[in-house]
Order: sequence, then C-alpha cells, then structure tokens
Amino acid sequence: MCPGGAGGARPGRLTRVPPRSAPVPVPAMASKLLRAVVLGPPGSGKGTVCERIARRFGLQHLSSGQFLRESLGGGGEAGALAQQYLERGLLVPDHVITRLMMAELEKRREQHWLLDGFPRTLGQAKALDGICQLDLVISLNIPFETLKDRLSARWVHPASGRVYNMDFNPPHTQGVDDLTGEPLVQREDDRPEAVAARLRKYKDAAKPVMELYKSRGILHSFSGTETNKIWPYVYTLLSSRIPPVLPEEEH
Ligand SMILES: Nc1nc2c(ncn2[C@@H]2O[C@H](COP(=O)(O)OP(=O)(O)O)[C@@H](O)[C@H]2O)c(=O)[nH]1
Ligand SMILES: Nc1ncnc2c1ncn2[C@@H]1O[C@H](COP(=O)(O)OP(=O)(O)O)[C@@H](O)[C@H]1O
Repeated sequence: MCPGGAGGARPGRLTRVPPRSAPVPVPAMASKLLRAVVLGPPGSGKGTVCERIARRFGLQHLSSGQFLRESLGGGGEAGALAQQYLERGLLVPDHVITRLMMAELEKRREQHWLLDGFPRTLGQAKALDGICQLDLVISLNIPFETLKDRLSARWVHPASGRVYNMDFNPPHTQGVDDLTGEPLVQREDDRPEAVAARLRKYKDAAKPVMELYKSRGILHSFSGTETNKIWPYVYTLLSSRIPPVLPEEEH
C-alpha cells in the first residue's frame, strides 16, 4: 500500500473566496476557510472518509450524490430526467450538477468546504475554479474487485445518506439505521449492471481532473483496500490545514 503517494502534508495554503465587490469586513476565521475535495470511484470510501473528517474536524461535508438524490425528491420533469441518470449509473450532465453545486456553495461561502464527489469532470473542475482556489484534493485509489465487493454489500439510510456495510460497519440492528431506526435500503445504482458502467465512466471522466490537480501540486493520492489503514494519513494531512476537534483514534 502506498498512502500519500502523490505528496505528503504541506504547510497550509489556505485561501478565501474572492470578494465579489468592494471590501467587506471579513471575519478572522474566513481567511482560514478550507477548500477541499475528496475524489474516488464509486465505493472507494469517499463518504466514509468525509464523514470521519467532518466529525474529527468539526465541519460539514457536501456529497454531490446525496445532494442530487435529495434535490430530485421534489419531482418535476427535470428531476425525473436526472433520476434516470442516477439509476443507470451515468453521470448527470455537467450543467445540471454544476448549477446545483454552485448555488449550494454560494450559500456556504463563509463555511469550510469538504466536497465529496464533485468535481468529476474537467468541465466541473473549471466551474469550481471560477469560484475558489482549492487547498487540497484527496484521491482514493481502491482496486476494482474491492469496489465491486463493497458496493454489493452497501446499505444506506436514504434520508441521511448514512452508509453501512455488513462486515465493515454494520448497523447495531440488522436492516435499520442506528440513529432513526428507519429501514436501510440498497441503492438502485449499486446493482451489478449499474456498477460496471459507473466504474468505467468514472475512470474516463476523472483522469483529466486528476491531471489538472496534480499539475497544481494539490493532489494527494491514497491507495489501499482498507479505509482504516488509509485514514491515519488522511487525518495527518488534514491536521496540517485545520485544527482537529477530536483525536484520530476515535472512530
Ligand atoms: N469492507 C470494507 N468496506 C468499506 C471500507 N470502507 C468503506 N466501506 C464500505 O464500502 C461502501 C462504500 O463506501 P462509501 O463511503 O459509501 O464510498 P463512496 O461511494 O466512495 O462514497 C460502504 O458500504 C462502506 O461502509 C473498508 O475499508 N472495508
Ligand atoms: N459530480 C457529479 N457529476 C455528475 N453526476 C454526479 C456527480 N456526483 C454524483 N453524481 C450522480 O450521482 C450518482 C451517485 O453519486 P455518489 O452518491 O457520489 O455515489 P458513488 O460515489 O457511489 O458513485 C452518480 O452515479 C451520478 O449519477
């Protein structure tokens, strides 16, 4: 395993969202706002790692997939169309996801950003460039067979996006969410046919995104088959940018 293959922790290059007009007093914390992204194929553990980062560092993360699923709940023609992409394991068109994410990020401009699953294409990365300068990008490289196994064993609580795996992090009671007691379901796009398409598409779209961030020196790649082994390296990297609120050992 080669955690941290593309570079170790670097001193903070923290940025702020560019002011939109004349100088507005910016609170001291704003200059320390984190702009981070976690990328990786379906099942690579983005959600699991983001959830740990969020808890240890006292921030919220924004999952584009979960955000899409929630946004589509409202129905309508556009929603139904986007729903078809999700169910078939295809990427939602750039203009749809970009519009949604930009609007949401605008609302969060005074908060830390930890994005899970966005950007996934070069077009999305360029749109993100237009509103911020990223501090770091974490890429999770997990073998294909491991991804397939994990996705077939993934159970989710749709309302919150909490994920479980019957071996790795099983719920306290089989089939129900720990916090709400509501039933867990398997995602439509975790069916084997959809998984194969998603993994293929991911690779093609993600390659230029990775190259872009690598060329900027902000890409940190972590490889392995176990999140628990990758996690300490991720924690160390994050700790160099933002003070933890909980120690690393507490899962
Ligand atoms: N067996 C195993 N399962 C894991 C590990 N890390 C995450 N998972 C599970 O793998 C599935 C995919 O993880 P998730 O965080 O949802 O990946 P994402 O699709 O990249 O957001 C979930 O069911 C997780 O509980 C691990 O190290 N081992
Ligand atoms: N950045 C994105 N661009 C386009 N489609 C996206 C994006 N993020 C999520 N989606 C859509 O949501 C689905 C689920 O994404 P996500 O919850 O991140 O799951 P996973 O990481 O397991 O693929 C994707 O297969 C895709 O249809």
